[in-house]
Amino acid sequence: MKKGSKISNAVIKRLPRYRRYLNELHKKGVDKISSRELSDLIGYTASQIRQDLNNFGGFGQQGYGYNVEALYNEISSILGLDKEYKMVIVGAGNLGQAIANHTSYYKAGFVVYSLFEVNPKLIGIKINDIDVRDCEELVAYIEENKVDIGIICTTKDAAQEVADKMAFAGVKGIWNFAAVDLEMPESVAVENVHLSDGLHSLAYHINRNHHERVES
Ligand SMILES: NC(=O)c1ccc[n+]([C@@H]2O[C@H](COP(=O)([O-])OP(=O)(O)OC[C@H]3O[C@@H](n4cnc5c(N)ncnc54)[C@H](O)[C@@H]3O)[C@@H](O)[C@H]2O)c1
Repeated sequence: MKKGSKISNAVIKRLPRYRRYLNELHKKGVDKISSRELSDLIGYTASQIRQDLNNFGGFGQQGYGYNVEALYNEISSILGLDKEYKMVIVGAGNLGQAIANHTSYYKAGFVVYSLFEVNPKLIGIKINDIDVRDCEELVAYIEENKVDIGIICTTKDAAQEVADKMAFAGVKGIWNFAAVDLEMPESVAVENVHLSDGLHSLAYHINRNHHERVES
């Protein structure tokens, strides 16, 4: 990628999908692929793919296509997936525990160092061998361990206060699962997750197919 150039957020959002498909192709021993072949696999148009991947320069060649491994490595590096990230989870209820138990993040370099709670019944237990600590210790723990990412799995009403503590202590990013719009300084990146968004667009597609069948 050219130094200093900024990639749009819409392109960034598509990069993990490109990376996933390129990884599968690499595992199957595929060395090169054209934008048309990628389009058949991924579902974006060939011109969209060419436009997106032009951001990274040098990987697509006329009549050759894309070098699968080089493009995979470049996208990984742009996404910052060639490093390790220290994470903490605040809120060790259903969701916090599910995330702590989900081991594939670890393989990808996202390591959960600790969970934090206010519920005395949960403080002191281990989830997937990771300690659940008292939330009172959150700020000191983040500072001491130079934690990069805070994951918010608390109830909605506690989320902003927890996010403020995380930001004060120096996290670079927050992965927020609570249904609240966090107010954060620009120095802290926030990614909100709403699982129901996927379900709602699924409902749309089910109904659209149904309407199309009825009309035809
Ligand atoms: N984004 C999504 O797609 C999605 C999906 C499911 C749940 N959620 C949300 O995620 C959150 C967690 O869901 P859940 O099912 O795990 O709930 P849960 O009630 O099982 O767990 C929440 C935990 O947060 C703890 N907590 C509350 N305030 C705290 C604080 N200040 N510091 C530390 N811990 C605190 C509680 O003691 C509890 O253990 C909720 O806000 C829920 O609405 C989001």
